[in-house]
Amino acid sequence: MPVAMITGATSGFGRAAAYRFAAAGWSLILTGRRSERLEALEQDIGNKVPVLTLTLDVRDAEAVARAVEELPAEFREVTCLVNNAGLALAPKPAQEVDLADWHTMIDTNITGLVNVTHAMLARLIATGAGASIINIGSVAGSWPYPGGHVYGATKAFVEQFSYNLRCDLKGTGVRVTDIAPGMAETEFTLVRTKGDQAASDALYSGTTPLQAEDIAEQIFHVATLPDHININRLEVMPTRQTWSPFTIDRD
Ligand SMILES: NC(=O)C1=CN([C@@H]2O[C@H](COP(=O)(O)OP(=O)(O)OC[C@H]3O[C@@H](n4cnc5c(N)ncnc54)[C@H](OP(=O)(O)O)[C@@H]3O)[C@@H](O)[C@H]2O)C=CC1
Ligand SMILES: O=CCS(=O)(=O)O
Repeated sequence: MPVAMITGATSGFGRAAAYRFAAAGWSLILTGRRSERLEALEQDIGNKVPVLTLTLDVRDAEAVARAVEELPAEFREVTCLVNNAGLALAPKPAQEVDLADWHTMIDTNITGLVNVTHAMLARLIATGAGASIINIGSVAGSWPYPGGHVYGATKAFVEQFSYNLRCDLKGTGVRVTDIAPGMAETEFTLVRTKGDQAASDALYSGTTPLQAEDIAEQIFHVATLPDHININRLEVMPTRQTWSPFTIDRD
């Protein structure tokens, strides 16, 4: 059975993707920082498909490289890498943000994604035709909005890095896709607001956001397309989310 490696599998899209791939019989390498959640996942899915859990902070390049180097034989031939671990912080104007929050987003969404990709490239190229790297970007990478500052910029990086990877991977059979979701109800806003459950609930109330399973289905779809198809970018919004007009500062 093919192997998928999913970063940020302890919550949201990553967790839902783990269940989606498991339902199709894939072996799974599941990573995240919260070991207790990884253990719970292993208990739940591990009796259905082979599961390897790795407590890993994607920002730690050495730990990431070591974990990939030490993958057990049965998990070494990876067919799909889902670079999903990420976060937004500081939903307020740029001029009010703590610099540490910008650094955390850059370190996680850019450096972390690059760390995992670099460590996994040789493994994916060894798998060859049918392998894929699925990077989770965001609509925030293409569409500016107040309070998006560094978060949106990190997701613009994800988009361009995905395209550039495709150029270099030509001829290897390895596909690269940037999946760019819009508003989805996960722990994302709880993290973004540093634990403000009321703010998170308010954002998702009275509308119909995407659910983690909706994006998991897209991830699985992209990963299981025939070998000769590469979706470059897939932007997915809830039907009830669209864009705002330009705003004008007036006297
Ligand atoms: N929800 C949304 O509206 C949207 C989200 N996205 C993107 O989707 C991805 C998943 O987010 P979502 O599922 O919504 O949010 P969640 O907060 O529910 O999940 C985020 C996951 O990322 C992991 N993670 C965060 N930081 C690190 C780190 N340093 N090292 C390893 N793992 C880490 C978390 O695991 P742990 O804390 O255990 O380490 C968790 O499993 C992110 O990249 C996000 O930017 C994109 C568009 C829309
Ligand atoms: O990436 C997350 C979606 S949004 O909050 O930027 O719309």
